[in-house]
Amino acid sequence: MATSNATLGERDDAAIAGIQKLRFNPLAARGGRGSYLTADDGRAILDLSASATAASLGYGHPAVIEAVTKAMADMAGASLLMYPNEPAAALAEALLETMPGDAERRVWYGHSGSDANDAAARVLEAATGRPRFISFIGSYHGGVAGSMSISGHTAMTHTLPRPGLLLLPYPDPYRPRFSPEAVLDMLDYQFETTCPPEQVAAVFIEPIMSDGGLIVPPAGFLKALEERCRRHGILTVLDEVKVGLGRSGALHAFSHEGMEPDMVVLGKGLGGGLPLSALIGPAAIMDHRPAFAIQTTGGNPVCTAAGLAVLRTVLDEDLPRRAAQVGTALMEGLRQLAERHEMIGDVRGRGLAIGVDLVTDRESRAPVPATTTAKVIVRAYELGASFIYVGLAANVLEITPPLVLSDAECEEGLAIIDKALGDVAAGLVPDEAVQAYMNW
Ligand SMILES: Cc1ncc(COP(=O)(O)O)c(/C=N/[C@@H]2CCCCNC2=O)c1O
Repeated sequence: MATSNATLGERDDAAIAGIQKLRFNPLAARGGRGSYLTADDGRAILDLSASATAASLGYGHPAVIEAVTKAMADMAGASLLMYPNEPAAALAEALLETMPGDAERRVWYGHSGSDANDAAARVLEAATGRPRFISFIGSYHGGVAGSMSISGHTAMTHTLPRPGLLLLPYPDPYRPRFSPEAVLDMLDYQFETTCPPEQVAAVFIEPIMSDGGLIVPPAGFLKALEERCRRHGILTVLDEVKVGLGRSGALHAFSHEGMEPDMVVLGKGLGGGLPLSALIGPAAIMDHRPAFAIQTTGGNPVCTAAGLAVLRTVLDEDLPRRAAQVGTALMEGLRQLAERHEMIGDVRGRGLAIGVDLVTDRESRAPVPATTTAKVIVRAYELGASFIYVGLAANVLEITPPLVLSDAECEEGLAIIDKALGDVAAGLVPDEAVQAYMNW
């Protein structure tokens, strides 16, 4: 049993499984309001990660509290699997309204981006009879077997990808080792040789590659990929779990490229902190019964009530525009910091999906060591802000604050990042301070 004087962090160490942790700083959360989490030591910590974007509206948003309280007070069951409920139907109708084109579609609900991508792969294979998938090196589609097996993130190389998966490089304008043309040529060559397109059910792609390094693909790449897929009857699955629902400066990040995806995966911020994901796809696929993607509490009335409150708030308060505005200011501020901090090689992103690429020198663009990235994050936490790092070289600060971040909070975050970068460059953070926070 926990001893009364153990800290929350010590109790977490003693009781919670390490396999579900990916800790980037010592923050142990006691509470949270708006853009801030309350740390175990009582400090208000500006959350520039929004719990890896799950807290899309920040913490304790009144619209979510009201919706969840109402849904709990008169609970329409706990299982969409067994009976329809109003919030699930209303949210599905609202989500379908946001989709481009007039295809007949259906919504499947899950609890996480992981289970939604897993369901997508399973229903696609079952409904199309095609066993192969395409995805990208650096992609992160989730942490359950089916979504891991179609991911290309180096954090998962201890598990094998699914048989027949074709992993392509994701074109990166800052490190253009593979141009978009070369990637598409590689795909064409695969189609001509070892990956017959008629065997491929779908391509999974993030419109901005998040965990792989917050990479915005070169203009036109996504559209060109979509056109190739169409040519071969290969469906497109846009994984918007992290950058969707307004974060990129548009409701759907795929719309920046004029894409009309066959399937869209939403999660994280959809639930406003509650476990909720949504897979939107063609009715012919989503109603293919042998696919069997059932989960007892998927689409329950409490989580879907939260999701409906989130979507309505995003739309009613025009948060995509807000994200574009604040994101532009934040990126401009970060680019100004680059004038003082040589370590900043690149600032990139869309809206409030922002990456700060840290390099040893701007000529070679060689990533900084992971310890350096981790030091910036731990030092920023000591100074009052929390965010994480991404990238296959663990050198990209990921800045994805709540969509309700205020201008003042934006300035506060920039000041903290500025000081953290300076303190790390001055050697003020010892290596041993970050060993516990370098987990991928
Ligand atoms: C594009 C994309 N698709 C699916 C997922 C999986 O979502 P869940 O972790 O909610 O199952 C994710 C989750 N990404 C990781 C989760 C691990 C912690 C590090 N940060 C993330 O955002 C994602 O970014």
